[in-house]
Amino acid sequence: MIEFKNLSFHYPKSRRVLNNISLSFSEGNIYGLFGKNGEGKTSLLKIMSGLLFTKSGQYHINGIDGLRRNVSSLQHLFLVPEDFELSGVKIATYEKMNSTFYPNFSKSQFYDLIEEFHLSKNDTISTLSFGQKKKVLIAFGIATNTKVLLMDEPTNGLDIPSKSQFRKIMASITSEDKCIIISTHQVRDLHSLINHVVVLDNSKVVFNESLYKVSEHLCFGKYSTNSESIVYSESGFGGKSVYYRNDFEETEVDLELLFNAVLNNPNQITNALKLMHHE
Ligand SMILES: Nc1ncnc2c1ncn2[C@@H]1O[C@H](COP(=O)(O)OP(=O)(O)OP(=O)(O)O)[C@@H](O)[C@H]1O
Repeated sequence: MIEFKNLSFHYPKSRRVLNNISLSFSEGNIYGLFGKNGEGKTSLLKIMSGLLFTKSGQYHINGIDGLRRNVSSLQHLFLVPEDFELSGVKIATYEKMNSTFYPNFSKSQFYDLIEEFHLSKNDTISTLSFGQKKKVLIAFGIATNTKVLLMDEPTNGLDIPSKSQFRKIMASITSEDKCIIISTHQVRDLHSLINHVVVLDNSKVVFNESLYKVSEHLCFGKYSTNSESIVYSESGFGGKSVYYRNDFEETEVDLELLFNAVLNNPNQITNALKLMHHE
């Protein structure tokens, strides 16, 4: 559905943010896009949504050249940004002004979500809190029913009940023909939602695997007794480790531990999965 080939990007007079990356995202998945601060997650999402431009490399969305920013590709994609300025209009006016760009927009779905988020169509957006404004954008993004939904730190600013509400709503909108990409540091908020992890580090993609494959081959938890099976470990109180799975064990993937393990030695986990795969 989305394909990058040899994509590079840098801001004027700055270091290279993305260096020759090739990556694809397909429908039916919710991707977690992870990386340390400043690794280029927002930049990548902005390139996908046409807000940033690069001449270096290729980007196709459903076979259409995404770098040309044609209506035919942009109408099937929506970005819920991390930072935003929303005009001082009522929610209903915002919906009327913007929904027209998205052919599959569902008005009823939008207002149901607005109600679920305890907002009203008569609320003036500029008078809302940051978290409430974010809810307007999340509701709008979901109601566009675009094939590609990009979200940059969507749970940032949401209160605790709203985070679980967000997870429930997202789980209900996943479908075989939709591709959702979420960039976040709040890995716990996404736990149980995402099924594929992409990690950016040093301007490169250093990890790109489905969580099914990860959980099939690796375990997460307290130290395993057999130290040879440990792939990565964190010491300290309640120390945790990533270790090869034996036939009896099945653990939930600890996204934070996986992320730390990948950053600690980018090739180690990928190689561990490959080794297991070829056995
Ligand atoms: N408008 C800009 N002009 C110049 N450099 C920028 C601009 N925006 C971002 N950068 C730089 O580009 C790099 C990537 O930034 P980006 O916002 O894509 O990272 P990120 O992974 O989303 O970070 P975070 O996790 O902190 O949100 C950073 O080094 C940042 O300083």
